[in-house]
Amino acid sequence: MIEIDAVTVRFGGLVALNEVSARLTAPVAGIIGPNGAGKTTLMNVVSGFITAKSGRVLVEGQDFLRLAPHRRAQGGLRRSFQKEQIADDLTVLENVLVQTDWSLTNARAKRAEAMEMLAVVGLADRAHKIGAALSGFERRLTDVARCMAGRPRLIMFDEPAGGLSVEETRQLGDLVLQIHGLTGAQTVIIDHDVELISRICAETLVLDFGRRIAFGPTAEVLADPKVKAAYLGTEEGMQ
Ligand SMILES: Nc1ncnc2c1ncn2[C@@H]1O[C@H](COP(=O)(O)OP(=O)(O)OP(=O)(O)O)[C@@H](O)[C@H]1O
Repeated sequence: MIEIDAVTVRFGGLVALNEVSARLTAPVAGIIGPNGAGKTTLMNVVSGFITAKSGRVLVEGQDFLRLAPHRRAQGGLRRSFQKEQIADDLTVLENVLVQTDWSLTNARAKRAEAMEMLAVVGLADRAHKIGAALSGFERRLTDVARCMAGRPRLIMFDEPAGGLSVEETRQLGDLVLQIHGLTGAQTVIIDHDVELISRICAETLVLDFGRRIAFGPTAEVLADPKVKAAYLGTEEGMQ
């Protein structure tokens, strides 16, 4: 469970997050909202790129904001960025192994786990290709495999479906749905693709201008007139 408790972030005079609270319990939870709503800022607070002015984030009861960013990773936090973090000159396998480089687990076990995750995302046969040779979707899948390595507890994906085709988005959604069963980790996903969010997220937090405007079961949240009005301005926008 992830407990976001009254998190506030300011950038000068701009309140990017205003006392945002939500208790995320679903295996896959969504964060949506219009551009500039504060979604990435919330992810940045949890991962340690931004320091909140106030508030707490507890991951399975552990106060994450008190931990140094590298300790959060060691504690099972993984995230992807809007642009995949794939090194062009490393192989696909090495790109996944980077995630567990610090771990004391023996090299053979780490390699076996990385190969297992690459098999899950369908890239086992490309394990020795270098990053530069991958398609955009293969880079995205490598990023997903990297996030699943090393006993994650919380995986956060920032717009993983950005730029993907309908079929690729469907495959990505299927993968994200498997993560909890395979690794035990909870996944939080930001995306503008409301269809994807409604298919894979049991619960969703909606932000607008740094405030929580809705939170709960995704179907209920998406039917909320406040969300329809805020998200894209029209009911058609939410279809
Ligand atoms: N480092 C920063 N310095 C100043 N302002 C920032 C910084 N990061 C974000 N902001 C501002 O904070 C607000 C929230 O930005 P954020 O990137 O979290 O929104 P978002 O919901 O993720 O948007 P998008 O869907 O466009 O990615 C925006 O007004 C943005 O311009």
